[in-house]
Amino acid sequence: MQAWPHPDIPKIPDAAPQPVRVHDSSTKELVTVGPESGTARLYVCGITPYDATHMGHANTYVTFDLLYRQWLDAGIEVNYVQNITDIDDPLLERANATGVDWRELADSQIELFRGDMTALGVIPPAHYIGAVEGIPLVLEALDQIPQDMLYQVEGEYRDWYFTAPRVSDFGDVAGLDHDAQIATFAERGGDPERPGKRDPLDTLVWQLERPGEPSWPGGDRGRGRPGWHIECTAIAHEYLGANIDVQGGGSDLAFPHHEMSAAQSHALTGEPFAKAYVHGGMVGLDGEKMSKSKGNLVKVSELRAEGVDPRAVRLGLLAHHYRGDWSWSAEVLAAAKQRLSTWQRAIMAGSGPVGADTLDAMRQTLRADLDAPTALAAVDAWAESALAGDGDDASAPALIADAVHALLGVDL
Ligand SMILES: Nc1ncnc2c1ncn2[C@@H]1O[C@H](COS(=O)(=O)NC(=O)[C@@H](N)CS)[C@@H](O)[C@H]1O
Ligand SMILES: [Zn+2]
Repeated sequence: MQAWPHPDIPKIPDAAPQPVRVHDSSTKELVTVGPESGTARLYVCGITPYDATHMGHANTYVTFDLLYRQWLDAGIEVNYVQNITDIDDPLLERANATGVDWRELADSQIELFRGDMTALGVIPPAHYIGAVEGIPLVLEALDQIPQDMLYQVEGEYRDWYFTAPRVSDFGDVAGLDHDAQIATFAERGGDPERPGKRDPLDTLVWQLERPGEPSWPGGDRGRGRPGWHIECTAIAHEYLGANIDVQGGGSDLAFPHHEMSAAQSHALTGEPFAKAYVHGGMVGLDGEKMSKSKGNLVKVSELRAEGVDPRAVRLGLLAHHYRGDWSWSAEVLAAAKQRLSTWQRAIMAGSGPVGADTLDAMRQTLRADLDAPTALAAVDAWAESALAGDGDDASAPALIADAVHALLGVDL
């Protein structure tokens, strides 16, 4: 699947060596992510293509764009892979509910998503892989997983399951206790109650064909379609291998999705799936989680259609620490517009405080768990001084503009 255009990233003076550190959900600690040098391997779960691109989606992809940019600034290349869940129950349900062909719904939403990611200055993945195009990878992965960890349930539809709880480090990603695992699994697309399962937490990997639903040849597994978690396991395995640097997503993916994907990957390769699991907080609207089911979505494309500068949208997102839960609001947008115009005026000033000091401050904070709000405050301080005529570093305005562009993804 085609991704979207790569934004320009200006060259800024080399950084002093400083590790890029983020919070790992599994150890619940700040960890250094990425190799000393060379290429970091990053897998960020993509959208299920409907209701794209709401502010929750945007928050997540801008978060991992920040991580990408800090790695680049540290001289580390990134092999970035993202999937699209372009076949799954929620997509079929929405297509049926709106009387739209599920493929047309997916295609139109993916196109919208590409435009929004481009407008937000998000660096595209090197591999952008749909679940449908990934079906051969899913079938291959199922053939490589130890076959005693797969079984068919009895009954009318003998769907295939994976014995996730049998994997030694199952549970280490999200750290939930058993009751919480069962409850969360049921809440987020799992089927702990299904009769015939050996363990309530075994997870569906291949669903046999249902009347009126799309299906694909499954070899000796029978015609059907892939389960949700196995698509990410198979795509990440194909393009990144095991022991990747970061598996990313919003916090609602930690369990069951990232837990199950990691268990499947561990069974497939015999190695842990990722060195770190990084999760962004949930974005709501006026205190409610922004979600398709609640229908309280603010979409990037709608704001853009109203003439909102996407750079203000991005600054609105960056004003909140990526790990916090927060709500989008008109005030968030107004403050971001104000900040954008202040920064644009400030870099037009003839000079300002020493640019290198602000650049260092930005690097320090962004490499310390992607602390964008503190980085924004450093630029605010520089801008205020520059607009007050303080400081006589004539090269500062251009340096600050380039630093904001390279490290924050905002091209002033
Ligand atoms: N309200 C929200 N706030 C923050 N992130 C969100 C919100 N809603 C969804 N996301 C994140 O946006 C990304 C895409 O979500 S999604 O469209 O539901 N799709 C999926 O979760 C799957 N296709 C992942 S393989 C996920 O990382 C999810 O955690
Ligand atoms: Zn995923």
